[in-house]
Order: sequence, then structure tokens, then C-alpha cells
Amino acid sequence: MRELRDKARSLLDPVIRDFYEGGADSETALAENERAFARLALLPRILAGAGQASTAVRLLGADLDTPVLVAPTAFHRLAHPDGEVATARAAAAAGTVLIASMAATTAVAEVTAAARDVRPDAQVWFQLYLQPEPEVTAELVRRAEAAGCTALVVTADSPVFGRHGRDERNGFHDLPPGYAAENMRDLPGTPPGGTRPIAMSPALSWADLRRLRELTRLPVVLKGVLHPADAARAADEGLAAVVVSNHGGRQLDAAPATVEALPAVVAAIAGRIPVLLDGGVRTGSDVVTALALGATAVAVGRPVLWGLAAEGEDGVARVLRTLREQTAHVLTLCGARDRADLAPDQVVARGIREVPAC
Ligand SMILES: Cc1cc2nc3c(=O)[nH]c(=O)nc-3n(C[C@H](O)[C@H](O)[C@H](O)COP(=O)(O)O)c2cc1C
Ligand SMILES: CCCCCCC(=O)C(=O)O
Repeated sequence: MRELRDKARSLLDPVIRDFYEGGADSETALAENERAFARLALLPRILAGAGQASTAVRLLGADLDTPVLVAPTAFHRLAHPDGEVATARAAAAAGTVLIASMAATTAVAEVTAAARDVRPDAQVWFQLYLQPEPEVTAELVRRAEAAGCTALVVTADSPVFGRHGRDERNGFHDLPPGYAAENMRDLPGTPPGGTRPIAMSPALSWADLRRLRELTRLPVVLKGVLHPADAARAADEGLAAVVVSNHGGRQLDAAPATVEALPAVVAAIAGRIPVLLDGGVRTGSDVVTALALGATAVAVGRPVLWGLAAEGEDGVARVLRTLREQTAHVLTLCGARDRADLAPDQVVARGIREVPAC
């Protein structure tokens, strides 16, 4: 992973590298996501007779080969000319979900076609920022459905776009000429062939989410959940899953590390719907830690961008394969066959000598 990250860093234009790697404000949340995993240790169970580990997981009715999903990230063609098509092919081959960003540089229909070309049952979910104009949101949903997406992921942590100091210093405010947010083309209110900007609105509420659910039969996943009361409400309202996320440290800089927010969310959901997590997941140990704390699966953002920038489709495939192999290895070392064999008492803070009571 480090090798791919270093290769990506050396190949990427520094302005694009800063856009991908940067976080909000002082980048505390960004750094804490990784640091919080480093502060946690795993207590293995021994002589468990678990046998061969399995990374397979069932999520929203689909069988996946790995609990590591691809988080939605914007503008993949800035990393590699094959852009989201390469990511989609690698995710499909890895047997995982690609959460396609609304801010993709490839239209969602082309993304799903690329994934299905590799694997007819490939899972592509569409990430959505609810737009203030309902007819724009409705058209985006219609397109995601027509493209064969199997879930919608509403990102709810962005009532306003985060302040990204690196982008401000670099003057990176718009896509370079020749690139566009292709899902935003030819929407209501745009001139033919034109695109409209993605809007973020602090006026959005649970009522807008309810209206969205009336528009579609697709399962709706809520991304950006950190407060247990919001998690409980998501389950009460009939959402399909939540993603514990602080947007990779790109929105509220004072937000907690996601792995630290996870246990309270898991408790609030109480098994009613799956809980996913993203932010700072870099190794199989991170994956197993999140699973032990009650996540059904995790997602990775920047590692996929590093793989894509470094080696295109092969690089993304390598990132996903490495994480799956590491996850299986760590499960085995922990005495677990799969997630069901793990328990929260196997996650302990480093430097604290207490062990769980029998
Ligand atoms: C460059 C970049 C672009 C992103 N674009 C989106 C996006 O379009 N929609 C979204 O919901 N989240 C977006 N995110 C947040 C990711 O979905 C995810 O929450 C985050 O990257 C996870 O943290 P990690 O990068 O440490 O794995 C973006 C993150 C990065 C780094
Ligand atoms: C206003 C542009 C929206 C792009 C959204 C990408 C994103 O979420 C990010 O974190 O970057």
C-alpha cells in the first residue's frame, strides 16, 4: 500500500495530489482517522479451531467476496485517463461494491456498464448529494436506476463544502478544461450539453430524505453518520444501512475519528441495519478492528485513488486484493473464521494493560 501511495505521489500533479490527500482546516480529523486505528490493538483468541478464514459478506442482499468496499470519491480521471471505468472494473473483479460518486468524471451508466462487463452481478451503488431542486435529484435517481445501480448512498455530512486549505492555496476550485462532472450534464435547468454545479445545502432535513425514498424503490444508505441518535433515527426511518464517516476528514475538522465513533453507533443501531465505516482504513488489522467493533463492512477512499494513479485498473485491483488477503490473515491470527467470531472485547487501547473479564 505504501509503495502504491509513494508511486501515486510521485506521478500525480501536486495540485491533484493535494486535492486527493487533503482534509479540512487543520487536517486534524484526517490525521486522527489513521491515528485512532494505530491506538487500538487486537486481542487474539487462541485454540479456537476456526479453520480457514472467510472474507465473504452478505450486504443489502448481495454476496461480496470482501468486506472492503470502494468509497465514493470524486474526479477519477484526474488520477488516470481510464478514471472511474478502471475503478469499476477492479471493484467488480474483486467482488466488492463500488460506490460511484455523483462527482464522477464518468457518467454513472458508463461506470455500471464497465463493472457489468467484468461481472454481470457487479454491485454499483450511486452516491448522491440531495440537490435543493427536487427535479434535479429526481433525474439523478432516475439515471442511477436506469444504469442498474443497486442502492443509493446519500451523503449527509456536507451541509456546506469543507474548507480545504491546500486547494485554496493551490487555486484548485474547478475541474481543468476537458473534464466535467458527467452526472451533472443535461439536468433540468442546464443548457443542452451543459453541466450544472453540485450544490450543498444546509436546509436539507430528514423530510428531504423521506421524499427521496418516495421516489425510488432502491435501498437508501445514509453516509456521514457520527452521532448515535442520528444512527438510531436512520434505522427508525427505514434506511437500509449507515456509513460511519467524517468524509475522510474533509468536512467537520473537529469530528471524531470514525473508529472512535463506531461503538456508540453500533449500540444505537442494535443490529437493525448494517453499519459500515470509512476513514483511515489502511490495513487488514484496521478492517478486522472495525468488524470486531460491530461494522458489517468498511470502505476505502484514498487507497483506491493511490492505486488508480499509480497503476490504473491493476493498481486498484492490487489495493483491494491486498486488503482482502490481509483481512483473511488477521482473522486467522485472531482465531476467527469470519466476522461472526469476533467480539468487541478483542479491541483494546494500546498501553492499557486491562484485559476483558471472562
Ligand atoms: C478526493 C476525495 C474525494 C471525495 N469525494 C467524495 C464524494 O464525491 N462523495 C462522498 O460522499 N464522499 C467523498 N469523499 C469521502 C469518501 O467517500 C470517504 O468518506 C473517505 O475518503 C474515507 O476516508 P479515507 O480516504 O481515509 O479512506 C471523498 C474523499 C476524497 C479523499
Ligand atoms: C462542489 C464540488 C463537489 C465535489 C464533491 C467531492 C467531495 O465530496 C470531496 O470530498 O471532494
